[in-house]
Amino acid sequence: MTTTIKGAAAQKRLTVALDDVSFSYGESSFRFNAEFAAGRITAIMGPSGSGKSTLLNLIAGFETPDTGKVLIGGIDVGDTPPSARPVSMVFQENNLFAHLSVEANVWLGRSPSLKLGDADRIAVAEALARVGLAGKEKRLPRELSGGERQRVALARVLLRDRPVLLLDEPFASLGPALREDMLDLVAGIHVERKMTILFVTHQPEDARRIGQDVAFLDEGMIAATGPADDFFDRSGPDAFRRYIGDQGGTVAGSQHIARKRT
Ligand SMILES: Nc1ncnc2c1ncn2[C@@H]1O[C@H](COP(=O)(O)OP(=O)(O)OP(=O)(O)O)[C@@H](O)[C@H]1O
Repeated sequence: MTTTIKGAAAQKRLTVALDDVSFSYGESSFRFNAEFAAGRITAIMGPSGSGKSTLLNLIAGFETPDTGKVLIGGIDVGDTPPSARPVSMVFQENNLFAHLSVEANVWLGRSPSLKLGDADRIAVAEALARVGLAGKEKRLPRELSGGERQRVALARVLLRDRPVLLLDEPFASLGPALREDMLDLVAGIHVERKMTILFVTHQPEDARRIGQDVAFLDEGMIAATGPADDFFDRSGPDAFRRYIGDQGGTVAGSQHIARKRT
């Protein structure tokens, strides 16, 4: 199989929609109606427990709606298992199999078979080079830093090459400078692949850095959506401003936050 680092499947831009989706965990109930535009980066924000991870898990297929539909590219994926959905997901941690090499962990994005041919090894090496990990193919996850492990997870996303990418606070445990590097890497991959990215974060500066749109969740519902620029000036929804804290002229000092998105 030949692989190109440019990707193919991800060039197909797909909308992600939740059509009157309801779901509950015991007393926590959720109702989601939303459409996330194809090929854009949406920052998913909201208080702890508002349902951000639940929203992503419903889209990925790790949870099943009680009622309503999840549509990806207009197709109801209700009967499609997570592995067959056109989706990749990266979590805050535990994205990698501890007993497998970096190379094998990346290759799992493409195939469950761990038998790699020469062309496969080249594809993995290309993906690792793209995320700044050239030459680390044979390491085990424990021989990497936290940031490097998340880079391996992003290399796997490159090989998986799906048009939708769900990021559940993937860089929350990294320091600010490293977080910026990782966000810039995601933004760079987005420029190349144009995936539809939903990115959960509690950090306004992270949302501001790469988010084109914002969806604000509150008490199990999507309380507001819109362009990030609207959220980060005074015209943003009140509940959102209360959540991130209004520090004067602009929200959360966002005038100081470099907007790195390309
Ligand atoms: N597997 C589960 N079983 C039972 N309740 C759960 C489960 N997962 C989440 N919940 C509950 O559902 C609610 C929403 O959780 P969720 O993880 O989606 O919130 P979140 O907005 O991502 O929060 P955080 O910002 O803290 O990560 C919470 O009250 C949580 O306790």
